[in-house]
Amino acid sequence: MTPIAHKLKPDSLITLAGTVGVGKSTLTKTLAETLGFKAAFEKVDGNPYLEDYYHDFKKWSFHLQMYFLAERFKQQKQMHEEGLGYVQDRSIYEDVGIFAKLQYDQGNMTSRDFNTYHSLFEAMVMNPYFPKPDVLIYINGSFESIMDRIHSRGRQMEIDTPPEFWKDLYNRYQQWIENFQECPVLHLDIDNYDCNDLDSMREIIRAVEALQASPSSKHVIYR
Ligand SMILES: Nc1ncnc2c1ncn2[C@@H]1O[C@H](COP(=O)(O)OP(=O)(O)O)[C@@H](O)[C@H]1O
Ligand SMILES: Nc1ncnc2c1ncn2[C@H]1C[C@H](O)[C@@H](COP(=O)(O)O)O1
Repeated sequence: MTPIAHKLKPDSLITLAGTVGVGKSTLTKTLAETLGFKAAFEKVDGNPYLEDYYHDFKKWSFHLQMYFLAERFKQQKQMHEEGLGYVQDRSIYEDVGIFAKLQYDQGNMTSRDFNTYHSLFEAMVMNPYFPKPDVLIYINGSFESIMDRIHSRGRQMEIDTPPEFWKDLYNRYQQWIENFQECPVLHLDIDNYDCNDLDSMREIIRAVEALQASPSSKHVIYR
């Protein structure tokens, strides 16, 4: 898609959040192209722990979380040094508030490890590399549609993971976003936008512009 005219600040940070398979990476790419911004993706290929993690949560949860924190830090540093103008695939808030917490609650991370992880997170978000996003776009949909997407995308480690894990993750996302206060949130439903339709992208961008212009608005539902 060719970039369109918009009123977002050139140093904006627009962050996409939502459960696994909901469509963050796809929208990140299209939105970045449409805005003429850079895209910052969460890399799955080359993650040295992810496959092992899905086979043994207890053994690998702490390692994986530390790895993701390190990756987020490098990504934030790079975005900061480039003066932002980014659409970012997933927030650091989800790592801590959803994934790490889930594994801690399920007994797959000890409180010692969780506390160590958490204090590192707190130190990181105080760093100037970690500005709050201008707008967080939260993508949601029905559990069934998201499971279909996980299956059609075809990452075997995710397909082999029991549906109960995905349901727990899904439910945690619903609670987490209700309490999220770090920045304004635009709520999108997967049935209400189309990445291949320029008008649909335009509408999302107009909503993001409105939120950036009046950041005191907290949670805005698209349509
Ligand atoms: N708007 C959409 N309409 C239909 N399918 C989509 C849409 N967005 C993503 N998908 C498909 O759903 C799957 C998961 O999308 P992806 O962007 O990788 O999700 P995430 O980054 O949230 O894990 C992929 O197979 C992708 O092609
Ligand atoms: N912080 C995380 N802990 C555990 N697993 C995580 C974390 N962040 C991402 N993941 C996993 C979930 C998926 O299998 C891949 C990529 O996520 P996606 O939502 O498809 O971008 O990594």
